[in-house]
Amino acid sequence: MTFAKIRQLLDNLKRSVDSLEELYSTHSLDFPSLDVPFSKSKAEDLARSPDAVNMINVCVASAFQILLTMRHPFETLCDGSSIYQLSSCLRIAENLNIPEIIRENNSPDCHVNDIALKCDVEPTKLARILRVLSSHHIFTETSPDKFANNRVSSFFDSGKETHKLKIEPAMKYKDSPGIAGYIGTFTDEVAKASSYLLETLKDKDHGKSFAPDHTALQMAMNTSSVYFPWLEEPSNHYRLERYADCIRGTSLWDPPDTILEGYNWSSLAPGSVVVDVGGGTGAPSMIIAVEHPSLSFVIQDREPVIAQAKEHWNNSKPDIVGSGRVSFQVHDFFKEQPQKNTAVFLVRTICHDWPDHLVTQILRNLREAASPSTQLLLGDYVIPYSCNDVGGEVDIAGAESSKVPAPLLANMGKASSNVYWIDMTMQVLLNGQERTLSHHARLMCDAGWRPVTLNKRRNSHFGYIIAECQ
Ligand SMILES: C[S@@+](CC[C@H](N)C(=O)[O-])C[C@H]1O[C@@H](n2cnc3c(N)ncnc32)[C@H](O)[C@@H]1O
Repeated sequence: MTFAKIRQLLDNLKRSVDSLEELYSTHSLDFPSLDVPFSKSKAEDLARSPDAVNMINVCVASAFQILLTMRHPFETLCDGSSIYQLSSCLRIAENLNIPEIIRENNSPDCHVNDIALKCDVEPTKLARILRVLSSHHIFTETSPDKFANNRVSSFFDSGKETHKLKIEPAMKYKDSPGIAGYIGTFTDEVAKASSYLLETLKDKDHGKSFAPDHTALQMAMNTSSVYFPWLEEPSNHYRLERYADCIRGTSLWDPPDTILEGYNWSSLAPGSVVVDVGGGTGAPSMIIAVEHPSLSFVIQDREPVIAQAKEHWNNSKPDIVGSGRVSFQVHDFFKEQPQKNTAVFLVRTICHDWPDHLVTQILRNLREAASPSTQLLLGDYVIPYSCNDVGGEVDIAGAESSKVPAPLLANMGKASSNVYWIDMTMQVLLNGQERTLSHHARLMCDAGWRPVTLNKRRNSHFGYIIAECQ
C-alpha cells in the first residue's frame, strides 16, 4: 500500500510539472532557474499566477510527503530538532549583507575570505554558515569556499550599497520591499521568543493567560512590556526600523496587488475615505491609492510608526502626499475611533496580532464609529485544519473550499506551512493567532458586524472578509 501511495504522490507531482511546463510553453517561457539571481521578469510573474501557484503547491506538498514517507523517522526528527540552525544562518546572511556583498563583487561568485573581510568575521566559520545555507539552496557554492547568489539569496538583496549600510545599518530597511526586514525580524526577536514557548506554556501564571504581556517574548527578552511598546524603546531603534520593513514584506505573501482584488474599490464614490487602521507604513493603501486616484486615505498607527509612514510616503509617493489624498493620524485602536465619515475601515494583519477579547474591542470601536453604509475589510489568513473540516462551512459568499488531490493533507501540508509559522509567531509575540473563517466570523458578529463576503485569491490562504453593520 505504501508504494501505491508513493506512486500516487509521484503522479500528482508529474501531472503538476507537466501542466506547469505546458503553461510556460504557451507563453514561450522557461521556469525561473534556481541557480540564477532573481530578476523581475515575465517568468517570475507567471510563477505567482493562481494557476501556476496551484501546480507548484501540489508539487511542493507531494514532494514533501514523499520525502517524509521515505525518510527514516530519525532523519526527520534530526531535521526538526535542528531546523533553527538554518534560521540562525539565514539571520547572519541577512545581518551581514552577504547577498549585497556578493552582488558588488566583480565576478558572480566570491571567495569566502573576501566576503569575511568585508563583514569582519572569521572566514572558516562564515564558510560553514554559508555551506548550511547552500545545502538548503539559499546561495550556491560554486567551488569549495566560493559562493554565488542564486534565485533565493538574491531575493533578499536590499539593492543598497554596503559601504552606506556599514555607516547606517538601519538604512537597509528604509523604503525597501520588506524581504530583508522580514528575515531579520523573524530570525531575531520571533526566534528568541519562540525558544521560550515551552517555558511560557508551562508557566503557572502566564501559561493559560491570553494577555498580550504574558507571552514567550516577555520571558525571552526579560521585559514586562507588550511587543509594540517594547519595539519602540530607544534600545530597539534598529528593530523598529526593521519591523516596518518586515510588515511591508507581509504584503509579499501573495502578489502585493492582491489587495486590489480584496474589495471592489471602483464601487466607492469619488472622495470616499478609506481608513487604514493600524496601517503601519501603509503599503497596502499605497497600492490602492495608485490604482484608484478618486479615493482618500487616512493611515492610523502608533506615534513612532506614523512618523515612519509619513517619511515612507514622502519618499515613495510625494505626488499622492502633495495631492492631499493621504493623511496620517496617531491613533490607538483600543480607544474611540475619531474617523466618523468612513467608507471602508481596512484592518489588515491587525486582528491576528491580538487575542479574541482584544480583537472584539478593536472591531467594536470601529463599529461604533461606522455609519450605516460603512464597511469593514478584514485582511488576515484564514487558517485551515490539516484534516477535513466536516461541518465547518460558513454562510459567507466565497467561502467554498478547494479540492485537494489525494493523498495530500487537506491543508496541502508543506505548501501551507507559512500560515502555521505566522500563527505561532502571533502566539509567541502577543498571544494572538491566525483564525478559521468561522472564528473570524464569530468575532466580527460579537463586535456588531455581519460578514458577507470572503475575497480570496485562488490557491491562497490569505483572505479579505467584507462585513457590514449588523
Ligand atoms: C502587523 S502590522 C500591520 C500593518 C498594516 N496593517 C499592514 O498590513 O501592512 C500591525 C500594526 O499595528 C500597529 N499597532 C499596534 N498596536 C496599535 C494600537 N494600539 N493602535 C494602533 N496601531 C497599533 C503596529 O504599530 C503595526 O504597525
